[in-house]
Amino acid sequence: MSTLRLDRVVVTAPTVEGEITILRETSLTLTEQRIALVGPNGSGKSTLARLLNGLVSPASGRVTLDDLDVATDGREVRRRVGFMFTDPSSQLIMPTVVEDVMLSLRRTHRSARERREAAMGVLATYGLQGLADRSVHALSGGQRQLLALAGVLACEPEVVVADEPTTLLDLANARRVGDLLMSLPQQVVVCTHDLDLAERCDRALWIEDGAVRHDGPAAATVAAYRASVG
Ligand SMILES: Nc1ncnc2c1ncn2[C@@H]1O[C@H](COP(=O)(O)OP(=O)(O)OP(=O)(O)O)[C@@H](O)[C@H]1O
Repeated sequence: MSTLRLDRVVVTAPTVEGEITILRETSLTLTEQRIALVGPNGSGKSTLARLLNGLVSPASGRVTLDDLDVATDGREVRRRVGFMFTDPSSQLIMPTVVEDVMLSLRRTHRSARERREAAMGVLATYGLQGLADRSVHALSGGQRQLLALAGVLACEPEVVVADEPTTLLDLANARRVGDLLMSLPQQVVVCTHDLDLAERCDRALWIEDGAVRHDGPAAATVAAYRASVG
């Protein structure tokens, strides 16, 4: 597994009332295969997740992936760390399903024919081949989320960061996407309000008020978080 490290990272944001701190000074070393970030709305989970591939930059401190610094090696880090957004519409760009996966493969497969073949292979892997020529707008929420994940996985990242990947899905599709994430050979960091999904991880961090409040084996962190909610 890769080593994701936050070294005394602080994140701030400008607001009309002045600068606010959205992640207090945090140091972490993440080496486990499956890591969950749990905590209430607005606690800082997405901010922490976004730091991992440079979608958010720290005001101070350093974020690294193995020997790469996210601030200076952003391009390489983004190649290795795939990011899946809560709302798949924000990452599905092309008109049809297969074209969307082909877009993900533009850097690794030069010819259109190779790209199409590889994209069909990716779709088959995730049981989406029957939808290849369907408009991305005609997919169900679950199909769209799976397609977004397939697009991320097509680039063969070492790490997948998923920000509330099951929030918009019904029970069956949430389970399908959750099962897929938990079966990936990659390292997975997932922000989630789905505590059953969090419990399936190796480690969980409970984030509250811009800080890590509890960090440990997923079962222990989730139990502590559940107890706090009552
Ligand atoms: N660019 C920004 N400018 C101002 N405030 C921000 C910015 N980004 C995040 N915040 C604030 O920082 C806090 C943490 O946001 P973040 O999205 O990380 O929380 P979260 O734990 O992922 O929440 P949720 O569970 O609702 O998705 C929130 O109060 C949010 O409003």
